[in-house]
Amino acid sequence: MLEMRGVDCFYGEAQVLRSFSLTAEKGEILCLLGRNGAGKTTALKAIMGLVAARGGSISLDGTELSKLPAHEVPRHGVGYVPQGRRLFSDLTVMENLRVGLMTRNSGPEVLEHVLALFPLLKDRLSQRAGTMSGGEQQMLAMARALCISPKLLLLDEPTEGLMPAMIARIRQSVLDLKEHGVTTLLVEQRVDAVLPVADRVAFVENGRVTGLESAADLAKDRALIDRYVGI
Ligand SMILES: Nc1ncnc2c1ncn2[C@@H]1O[C@H](COP(=O)(O)OP(=O)(O)OP(=O)(O)O)[C@@H](O)[C@H]1O
Repeated sequence: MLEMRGVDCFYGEAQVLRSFSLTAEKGEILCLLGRNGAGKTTALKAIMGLVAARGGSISLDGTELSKLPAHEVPRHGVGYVPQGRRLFSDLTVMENLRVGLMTRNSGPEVLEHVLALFPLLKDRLSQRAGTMSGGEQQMLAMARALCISPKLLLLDEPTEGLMPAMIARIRQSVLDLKEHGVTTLLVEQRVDAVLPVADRVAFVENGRVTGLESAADLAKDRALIDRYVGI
């Protein structure tokens, strides 16, 4: 279980997360929705230790993540697909995947499973990541995160710029992971992209969670969405 309690984050003097609190259960798909600049990406970065939490706590299955150096966080089973992918562009597809595999000493069966999900990558193992198309790089970023056998997966707009078939594949892989007890935190811009997969939606406004609703309730009552963010 992921628990964020009263997390404060700053960029310089500017406070971006204000007592940000959120709980995601094991196997839950929790979506963060909110306007541009609300603090969704920063919340994911805070979990990864890429932005320091000045106050509050962030724990995963009882381990306090906010006290760890950033490079330790993935070793505790947190996979991250940042917005804009951030691959090692000079490394090959296989080398990028190996970074993920080595993080938690994942066995060959993990690689096999990931390549079965994204078969296109199988034919590209020796291609340099930086030479792949945007959509292919997004697939690779997702595959690399899965190679660490995550307990918690953080996805920042993972379907941005992808064609519908790839969006469907990413959705399906998130649902498959749920079956295996993986918790997913999903940042998306469009509510329609998340309602089919999310269990709950957290509305983020001005650096804090201002509402939490089940996706089923939101799908039934669109006015509820407008009440929060008008998106
Ligand atoms: N490195 C940084 N330095 C200074 N300010 C930053 C930095 N990164 C983000 N911010 C600011 O922090 C606020 C929250 O940004 P964040 O990226 O978390 O928002 P977001 O909800 O993910 O937005 P979007 O939907 O546009 O991606 C914004 O006002 C942004 O300008």
